[in-house]
Amino acid sequence: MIVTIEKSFRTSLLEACTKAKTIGKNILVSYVKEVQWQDPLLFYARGKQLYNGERFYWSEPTTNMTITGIGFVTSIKSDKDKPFTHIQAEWSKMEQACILHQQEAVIGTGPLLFGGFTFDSQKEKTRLWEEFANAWFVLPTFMLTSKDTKQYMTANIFVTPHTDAEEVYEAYKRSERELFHDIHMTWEEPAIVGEEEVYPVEWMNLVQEAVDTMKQSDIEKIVLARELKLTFDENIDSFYVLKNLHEQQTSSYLFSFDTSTSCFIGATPERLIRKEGNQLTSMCLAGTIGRSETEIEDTKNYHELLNDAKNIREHKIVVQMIRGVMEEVCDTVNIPAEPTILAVRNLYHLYTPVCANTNEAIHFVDIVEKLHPTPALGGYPKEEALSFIREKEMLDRGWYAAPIGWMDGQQNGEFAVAIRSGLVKGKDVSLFAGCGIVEESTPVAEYEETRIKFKPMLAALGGTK
Ligand SMILES: C=C(O[C@H]1C=CC=C(C(=O)O)[C@@H]1O)C(=O)O
Ligand SMILES: [Mg+2]
Repeated sequence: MIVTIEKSFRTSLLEACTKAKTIGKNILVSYVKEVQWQDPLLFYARGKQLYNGERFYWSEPTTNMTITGIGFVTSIKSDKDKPFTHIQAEWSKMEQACILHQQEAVIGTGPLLFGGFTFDSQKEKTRLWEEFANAWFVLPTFMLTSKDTKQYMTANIFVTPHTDAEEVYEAYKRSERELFHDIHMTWEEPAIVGEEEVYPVEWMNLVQEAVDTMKQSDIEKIVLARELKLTFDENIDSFYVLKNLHEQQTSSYLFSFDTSTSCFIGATPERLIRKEGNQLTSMCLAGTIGRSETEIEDTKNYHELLNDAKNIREHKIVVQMIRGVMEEVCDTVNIPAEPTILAVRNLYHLYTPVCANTNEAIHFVDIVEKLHPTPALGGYPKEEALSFIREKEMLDRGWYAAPIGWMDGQQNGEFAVAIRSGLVKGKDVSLFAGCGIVEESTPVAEYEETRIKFKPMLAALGGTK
């Protein structure tokens, strides 16, 4: 990547065009500048008006960093068995031939990819997820990054050997004017007209089968998920769902990957991995209890979770696995001995933070691959639990419970685990929720746990608050 600072953007574009002609190849030009504050959600809304609904949204709850992309300049898709390696290879090729024009180096700006992976590339895909590849990452046409009180706009332009620099520059100026024009949004929220739990009784039977299997084998944990189908009287616009999630789920990551015909959207509390330079942060999140509206009961639940043997076991298995991966790729790993509680609107979770440092030149995507799926989403041992899920679960998980997030070309980025999520297709929505099954699990209690885990998305879609 070549970084230019002092030249004008027009000059950078001219140079890129000359270079593209000389080498006979396309060159990516990425332009970053600080801009006046605007609501990231309104920027997201413009993606529907100006780019036919191609857009994404990402917000991180602890730093309030948001990244919103509209228009897909290019996509990297992989339907291979090893999508992680493929994405990494394609992205480094593209990134190497990039000219970045910026005033200030800020992580989360410039050329970066946003996207996700499928939970299990070996499970046969159904029609539900047909549009989503095993991995799909996009480079946005325009991207707005908000960090603290500052906001940056990135414009990504592909220059070919035949591109006319002046023409492209004029087109860019026109688009920029449109983007910073005031808009006012009004909308009506569609109503739910149908609700169907998919195989609830069979799912509880499967929980029992998992318990029996674990009693007779070395498998210690299997995560099982199920689906809730909703139908609405009008098409859903992911803009207002995000707006509701933004108000209701203040301690979760919000994400949306909208392709114009389908949108995968959610509010997950679970970080998989964040990397900034040599610093890595992850978390172990497993073990759950519902919140209560009465303070006394809520406090009782809080303490009950901290001392509950079944939930502590669910949690410890995750800590062990994440510790193992981090110790493999890092020099120092810091993990507290006991979990604390992470509170979200509807639930309490057992939570252990993970901080680590690495001096190894390891690719960020390789760490993501090693971590996925943690036993909070798959089980333990990994392969045995995955085989059980692949064979028995009555669900195509698609991107649910898999890594979703962003990465730049300098091995920085962040992935969350795409739980508390749903797939929107016009008037139809599929919501997903799962839970960690251990030997002490009972089908009814786990069913109840999934019911509460549907609530964040259900509330944002106008269902039970
Ligand atoms: C798989 C999900 O949650 C995981 C994350 C936190 C707590 C979990 C649990 O207590 O079972 C699950 O492992 C989901 O919400 O769909
Ligand atoms: Mg659980």
